[in-house]
Formats: sequence, C-alpha cells, structure tokens
Amino acid sequence: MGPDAAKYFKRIGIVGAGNMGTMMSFGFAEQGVDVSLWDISGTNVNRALQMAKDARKEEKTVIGKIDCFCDIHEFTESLNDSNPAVYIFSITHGDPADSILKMIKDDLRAGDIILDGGNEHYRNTERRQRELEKKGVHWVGMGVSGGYQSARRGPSMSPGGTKDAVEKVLPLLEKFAAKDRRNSKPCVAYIGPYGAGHYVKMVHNGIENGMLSTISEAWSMMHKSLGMPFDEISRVFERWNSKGELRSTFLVQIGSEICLKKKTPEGDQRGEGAGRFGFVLDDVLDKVVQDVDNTEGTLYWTVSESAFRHVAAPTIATGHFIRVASGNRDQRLRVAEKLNIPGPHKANDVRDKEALLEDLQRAVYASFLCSFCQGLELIARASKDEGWDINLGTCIRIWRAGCIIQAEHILDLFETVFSSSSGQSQPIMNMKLIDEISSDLHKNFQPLKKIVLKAMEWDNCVPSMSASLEYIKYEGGTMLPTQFMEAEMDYFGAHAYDKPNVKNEDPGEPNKGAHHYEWKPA
Ligand SMILES: NC(=O)C1=CN([C@@H]2O[C@H](COP(=O)(O)OP(=O)(O)OC[C@H]3O[C@@H](n4cnc5c(N)ncnc54)[C@H](OP(=O)(O)O)[C@@H]3O)[C@@H](O)[C@H]2O)C=CC1
Ligand SMILES: O=C(CO)[C@H](O)[C@H](O)COP(=O)(O)O
Repeated sequence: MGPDAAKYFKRIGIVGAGNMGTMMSFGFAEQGVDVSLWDISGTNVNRALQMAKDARKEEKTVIGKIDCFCDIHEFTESLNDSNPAVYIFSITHGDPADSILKMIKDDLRAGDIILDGGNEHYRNTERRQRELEKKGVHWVGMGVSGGYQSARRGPSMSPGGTKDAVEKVLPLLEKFAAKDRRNSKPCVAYIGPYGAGHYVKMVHNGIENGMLSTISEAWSMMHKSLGMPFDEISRVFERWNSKGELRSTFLVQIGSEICLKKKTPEGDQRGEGAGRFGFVLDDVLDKVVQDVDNTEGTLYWTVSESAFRHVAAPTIATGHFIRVASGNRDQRLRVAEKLNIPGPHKANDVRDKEALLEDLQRAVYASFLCSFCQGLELIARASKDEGWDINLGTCIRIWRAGCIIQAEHILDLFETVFSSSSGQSQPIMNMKLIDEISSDLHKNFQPLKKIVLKAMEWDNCVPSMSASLEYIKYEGGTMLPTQFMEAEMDYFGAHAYDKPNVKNEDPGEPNKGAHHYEWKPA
C-alpha cells in the first residue's frame, strides 16, 4: 500500500464514528487522505479524536489528517474545496441514515458522491438514489466487509449505483481495499446499478452466517461430544485452515485463535477477559443478540429475499433461526425445563477419532459449499429479476481478502468456473449444475451424512449441517415426498398437479399444474 491515494481525493468525509467509521478514517488517513469525521454523539467524536491523536503518535503510518466535527454543517463545509465531495456513511441503516441525509441534503452539491458503507436494505438504497438524482448527487450503496479490523487495514467492498460515480472513486477505494495475496488485486469492484452493491453485501452476510452456524456446530461436537479441550480444537482448526478444502478460511482461522485465547490477570485494554484461569471463551454465553434490536438486518433480509425469490437457502436460513432462539435465552431455559430433552453428551463409541475428525472436516466443507451455492444462486436470481447484470466472478474476486467469507478453495472452484463461462450468454443460475461443485458435493455427502447421524446420536444441535444435508438431498432428489404434498393440496384446494411421463409436464417448467382430481366433492 502506498500513501498516494490523496492524488485522487485530498479529503473525504466520514459520517459515523462507531467501530467501522473510526477505523475507516484511520485506514484512509494511512493512504494519505485527510478525513473529516462527524458523529451524532459528542462522546463518539471525542473518543475518535483521542484515538486519532494516539494513532498519529504511535502509528507513524497514519499520515493524513483526521479532523473530528460535532457540528454537521461545519463538517460538510470542510469538504467545500473538494469537487466532487466524497462522503462515506457508516451508521445504522434505515431511519438513522435517512435522518442524517436530511440534515446534510441542502449542503450537497451536484456531482457529490455518497458511499453508504453501512449494511443497508437495497430498496432503501434505491429510494435514496432516486431522491438524490434530482440534485445530481450520487448515492452509492457500498457493502463493506471484514469487521473493524479490516475497516482499519483494508476491507472488501461492493459498490453499486451509477457506474460513472463509482468509477470516479474506484482508484481511491482500490488503494484502501484489501489485496488478494496471490496477485495484489484490490478486493473492490463496481458491482452493478441501483441496489446491486448492497444486495451483494447482504448475501455475503447470509453466506457468512451459514458458515458461522456450521463452524459453531463443529466446535460443539468436538467440545461437547468428543470432549476435546479448547486448545486441542484450536489445533484442529489450524490444521483445517492450513491445507485441503478448508484452507485459508477466515472463520476457521479465527476459530483457532478464539480457542487459544486464555484469560490473563489484567485482561484486555478494558479489563475484559481478566482472570487467573481458563479461556476467554468460557465467559461467552450461547446468546446471539446482535440483531434483536433490528439495527442489523442483513441476515433476515437474506432469508426473506430467498423466500421471496424462490431460492432455497436452508443452510443460511437455519443459521438465522438458531440465532433468534439463542438470543432468547430466558425463554429457552424455561422451555427446556418443560421439554426435558437431553442436551449434547459425551460420545463413548468413538473408535477412530482421527477418522471422525476427517469426516467432520469434510462435513464442514460441504456445508460451507452449500452456503455459497445458496448465496450465489440468490444473487444470480436477483440480478436477473432486477436487470443488474452482476458478474458472479466479480463477487468471487472481491471476496478473496478482507472479508469474512474468505475461503480459498471454494473461491478457487468458483473462479475457475466463472472465468471459463464469462463468454456465455446465459448466466449460471444453479451452482449444483457446475461439474466441479456437484462433484465435491457428491464426494462429501457421505461424510456429511455420517456427521449428522452422529450429531443426532449424541444430541448435538446441528441446524446448518443437517439443513445442508437435506438441501443436497432435495435439490438433487428424484423421488421427493412432495408427490404426496401435491395430492393433499389438490384434495383440499384444487391446486392441480402435473403427471409423470407427460410431455411439457414431466419435468416441464415450474408452472401451475394441469390436472385436478375431484377427491371429495364439496
Ligand atoms: N461491525 C461490523 O463488523 C460491520 C458493520 N457494518 C455496518 O457498518 C455500519 C456501522 O457499524 P458499526 O460501526 O459496527 O456500528 P456502531 O454501533 O459502532 O456505530 C453505529 C454508528 O451509527 C450511529 N447512529 C446510530 N443511530 C443513529 C441515529 N439515529 N442518528 C445518527 N447516527 C446514529 C451511532 O451513533 P451512536 O453511537 O450515538 O448511536 C454510531 O456512530 C452499520 O450499518 C453496520 O451494519 C458493516 C460491516 C461490518
Ligand atoms: O457486516 C458484517 C460482517 O460482514 C457485520 O459483522 C455485521 O454486524 C453482521 O451483522 P448481521 O449478520 O447481524 O446483519
């Protein structure tokens, strides 16, 4: 990275001095860009100011100036010399973003570019784009992935909106973005018009969650049934991350680090994790509350979108539902008393632990792959419906570094396919029709089945792995139980069915059925 990004834009404005906004301001300053940073809360501004002072003292690389503002109009004025002015929003989606936009709307000039780096619903993005178009201001929905560490060191970004506007800021974003370590290519690219960029980020988070649920299920099986201590699990994750199909997979790699983190007498900077014995993980409750207040939405938007667009995404969806249940721990504990069912228990029948761990690795891989198939199919479907023309190969390229779903082997697989199919007139809509993908799902189906069976036997909770297993079974099934479902629906609702071996019906298009049988006259 070179500190020469300032030749594109001398100063930019960042709205929101939260985890992401503050770190991005340091990241851009490291590129030599001066940053104006504003936040609604004086406390946030003061904290950012202090951090900026410390960073300039301690990290000599933060060379651009970071100026913090409490007054929003002084903030916008600080960008008066920039033509166009470039803003990055990094705040909570929905009403907060609307209210800030309202506050600065009169200060914006034709040509200005706002990159919304929050996780926003793509329809909100499109609404703001329409609203600002009249003023000649460009609103770009830009997914930013990688959490606050990457926001500081270089995230993966998916900007979408007016192509000209994105191309204007792309050189700056390319400097800031994470780089693919194989070829140093920046993990940012124009994704498509309108809400395409935020859509891709939303699905990225959906895939992320299918993977998160899967890796947590594997951790639970190792810990609770195989009785493996955290440091041993860490070594397993490290091995998985070092070679084979799970190599260089971010969530596996950080899993290894998490399992090693021991408490220390002083804890972290804020004293969290202080203790004489045990692991920091011991202090973490099984309660995901991240989205209870609706300040985060990407996962449930992905689940709603997959239902709305008729794309089966069970690995992702079950990962959402277990989060919902987990967050409601109080209810869970009360229900548990009533249900009185066994929880995960020790396995006494494992004769070959290494073989089982190998199956587990392959099961995790299969489930990760299912999560990717589901997410990419959703993007492909939405792109077709909305006329966005998203290149899936571009999505794979920007997910190579900086983001949460980095997974080298899976991205290699898709990259090979998408680069060889780039000339095809019809985009790939069903990832399981790709030879490389179906072959890997086939190879890992039995290990996945073995692991799900073992999980059932040991009363482990494996929603995403079992959903992946069923997904493979029904997405490639020739004899589904829906034969009976169709008959029942025709019985009570005259919903009509298609017949076997009839032209245009079997297999036929997914159109409404052609036949109704009068099972019972009304
Ligand atoms: N954390 C992560 O890993 C990632 C987060 N994102 C997205 O980036 C954005 C920022 O996230 P993050 O920095 O983690 O979150 P934080 O909670 O740290 O920051 C959110 C910011 O939004 C501000 N905000 C909230 N409500 C309002 C409001 N009504 N009016 C004005 N400002 C408001 C907050 O101010 P205040 O503190 O005063 O409420 C704060 O500055 C979000 O859209 C998030 O989804 C994207 C990628 C990764
Ligand atoms: O965007 C992210 C990573 O990519 C953030 O971690 C975000 O907080 C995820 O939130 P959710 O899945 O609840 O929407």
